[in-house]
Amino acid sequence: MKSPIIVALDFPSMEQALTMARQLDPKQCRVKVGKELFTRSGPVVVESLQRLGFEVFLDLKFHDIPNTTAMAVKAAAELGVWMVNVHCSGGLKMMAACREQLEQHAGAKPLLIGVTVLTSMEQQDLAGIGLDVPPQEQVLRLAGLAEQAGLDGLVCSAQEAQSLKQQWSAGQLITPGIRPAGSAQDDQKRILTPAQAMQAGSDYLVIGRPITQAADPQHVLASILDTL
Ligand SMILES: O=c1ccn([C@@H]2O[C@H](COP(=O)(O)O)[C@@H](O)[C@H]2O)c(=O)[nH]1
Repeated sequence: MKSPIIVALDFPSMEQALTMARQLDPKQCRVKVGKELFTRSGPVVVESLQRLGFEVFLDLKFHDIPNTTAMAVKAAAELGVWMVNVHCSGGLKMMAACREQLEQHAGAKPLLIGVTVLTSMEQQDLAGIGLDVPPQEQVLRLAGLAEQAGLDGLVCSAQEAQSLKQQWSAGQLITPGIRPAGSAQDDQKRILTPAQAMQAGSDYLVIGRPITQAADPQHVLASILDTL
């Protein structure tokens, strides 16, 4: 079975990202390219990581009108990424347009994933943007839209994994906000340990700083895998 761990390569340059990737075993993880790294390095960083043997999750969280978002997803598919994501709060029509666009893609289709409520947010943050509901309620609502639009799964907190699996058993759950016991919480709010997250029903664990800021990232990666 392939590793469920996706290492977030949040670095300000391609050189730093590739230096980190070369310390990791592509048989033990996939990697994630997010906004900082992609904005600085562009598609070449994705291609370089693929050449090192990694499957890449392009985590740009597209959120725009349906046509613009669908064209961005098309561009991601043409890059050969393994997974791409859009914000569920862009709405049903936006997500459906992305699904439709990918269906027309001739090559391998990336998994199309919807971002629900960011793991850095708690109830008071939602209230601040006019959503007076607990995060779990909003996540379940957005999950319903994502399923209707034909998405492959969700980015959510592992704290919501159990109820999401009851509502949408086929949806793949990609969970950031993962913190091994004793590691710094940083700006994450809705967290679980790797083992707790897998028990709750996560399919993939997104882990950044606990691995990438460690003195021996490959050792931390292997130790986390041992706990699963
Ligand atoms: O809800 C979300 C969606 C995406 N992320 C991303 O995951 C990683 C987490 O990194 P850590 O260093 O392990 O906190 C990061 O790239 C985020 O952009 C998220 O945390 N929460």
